[in-house]
Amino acid sequence: MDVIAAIATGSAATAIGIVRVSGEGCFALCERVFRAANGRPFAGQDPRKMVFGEMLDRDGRVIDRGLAVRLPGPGSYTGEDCAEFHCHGSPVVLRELLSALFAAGARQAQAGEFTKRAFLNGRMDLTQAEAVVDLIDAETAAAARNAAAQLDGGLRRVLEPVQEELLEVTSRFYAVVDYPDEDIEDVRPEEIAAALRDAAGRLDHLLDTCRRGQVLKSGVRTAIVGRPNAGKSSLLNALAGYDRAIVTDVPGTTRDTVEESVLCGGVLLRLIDTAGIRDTEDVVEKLGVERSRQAVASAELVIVLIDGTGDITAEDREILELAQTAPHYIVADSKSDLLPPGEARVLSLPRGIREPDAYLAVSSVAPGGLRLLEAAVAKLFPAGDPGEAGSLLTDRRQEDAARRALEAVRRALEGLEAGLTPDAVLTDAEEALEALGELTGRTAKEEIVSRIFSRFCVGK
Ligand SMILES: Nc1nc2c(c(=O)[nH]1)N(C=O)[C@@H](CNc1ccc(C(=O)N[C@@H](CCC(=O)O)C(=O)O)cc1)CN2
Ligand SMILES: Nc1nc2c(ncn2[C@@H]2O[C@H](COP(=O)(O)OP(=O)(O)OP(=O)(O)O)[C@@H](O)[C@H]2O)c(=O)[nH]1
Ligand SMILES: [Mg+2]
Repeated sequence: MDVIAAIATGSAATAIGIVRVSGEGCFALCERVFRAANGRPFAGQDPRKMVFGEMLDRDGRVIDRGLAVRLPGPGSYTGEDCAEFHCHGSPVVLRELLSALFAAGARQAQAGEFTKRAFLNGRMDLTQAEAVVDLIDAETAAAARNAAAQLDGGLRRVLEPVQEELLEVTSRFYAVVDYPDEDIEDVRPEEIAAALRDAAGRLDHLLDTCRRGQVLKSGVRTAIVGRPNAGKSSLLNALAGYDRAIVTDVPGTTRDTVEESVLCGGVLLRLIDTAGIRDTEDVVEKLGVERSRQAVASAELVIVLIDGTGDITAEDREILELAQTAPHYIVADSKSDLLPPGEARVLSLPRGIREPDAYLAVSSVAPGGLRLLEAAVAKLFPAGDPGEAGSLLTDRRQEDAARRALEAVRRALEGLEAGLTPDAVLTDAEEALEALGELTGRTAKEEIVSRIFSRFCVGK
């Protein structure tokens, strides 16, 4: 493939910046932009060993002194011949070096193209390539750990046995259907059914991880709602650890929604602080209240704050009615530091309203005032077994493909049990393989064919 080049590091001035190159013949290009201090040509540098030298611009003038490394394929990231230049991290220097590489015959790499080549060259499957993006975008240490384990093949290792079983099933059926005259061992329905059942079980187990995977990667969309002055913005600030939103003792301070991602009980919450909900004639506040309602409609978790220093009012009850429409809701009495300890309020819910997932007290100012909330959130979105890292489904595309695979396996199984002909069962098993292929990028067709022929006698 042609030679691609790109700045691999950020766009701001940094201590060190890296330009990377990949593709057949890239060492000859590097020769034109780098003069090693050891006097050896680039192609003659030791593999994977940093060498000091001068970086040259397109007119051969020195623009930096730094380190370069030659990374011969196939044992490189992309599987091709690669090289890296570690310069001083000035955006100008990096761009000059890049354009020198373009002048020497490289072209700008597209987004993700290095990793795409790694995939195309069989260095990783699609689940691993996606893990690279997840790792770079990870917002929490737990999400990074999961992505790192997926990059190490965690998800691939879960899917491989399922693919193996389905390949075995389909190739057997094919052999029998397409080559009836060959002396091939017959399809044994009980064996096939056992394999399909096992595949279904594994996929089922995998699909159980979707919710945890999505919480881990994308977090939980959470709206904080309540009457004006209940302490919503204070709670957002306390969870964020800095003064994100304006707090005053004037009811109606927050007019628009304010968003911030926070860690609460080890769970990434995408918090939306909202305008206090009340009947108002103020035009701006009215619009804000409308947005609060929208935030509830789009939230997975709603935290209803009730001012702990006052009684529960009719307005609070209306807000509870709204909140219970969300998949999860927690009710919290605020400002618990202002109350005498020990006297827990009993929440009397309006008729017909679902029990909240938790009812507790919070203080946004007292040390440890959020402990109960953190515990409730952690319980609502359990982290799962640490050994599970890397083998969770973390996005909708993956989930959708795994679900289609499972449905097809189930259909195959039903067909088999109903005594359908092999070719009917085959269609479903192949569909399952295809769906798994979308997940891993492994195309089944060729593998099926080679397996069919491996059943033939040697010399045939
Ligand atoms: N400077 C630099 N840092 C980087 C990368 C890079 O390309 N350059 N990476 C990329 O974005 C990531 C690391 N990924 C890599 C994965 C495999 C190989 C590699 O050469 N693998 C060989 C040899 C492994 C070994 O010695 O055991 C192989 O698997 O055959 C290199 C980088 C993160 N850090
Ligand atoms: N002592 C104490 N005061 C609090 C606590 N939480 C909020 N307050 C006070 O209550 C008042 C209102 O707090 P905000 O966080 O602005 O309330 P809000 O719900 O965002 O109000 P609106 O934006 O007007 O809807 C402020 O004076 C806060 O300092 C708390 O946990 N303890
Ligand atoms: Mg507010």
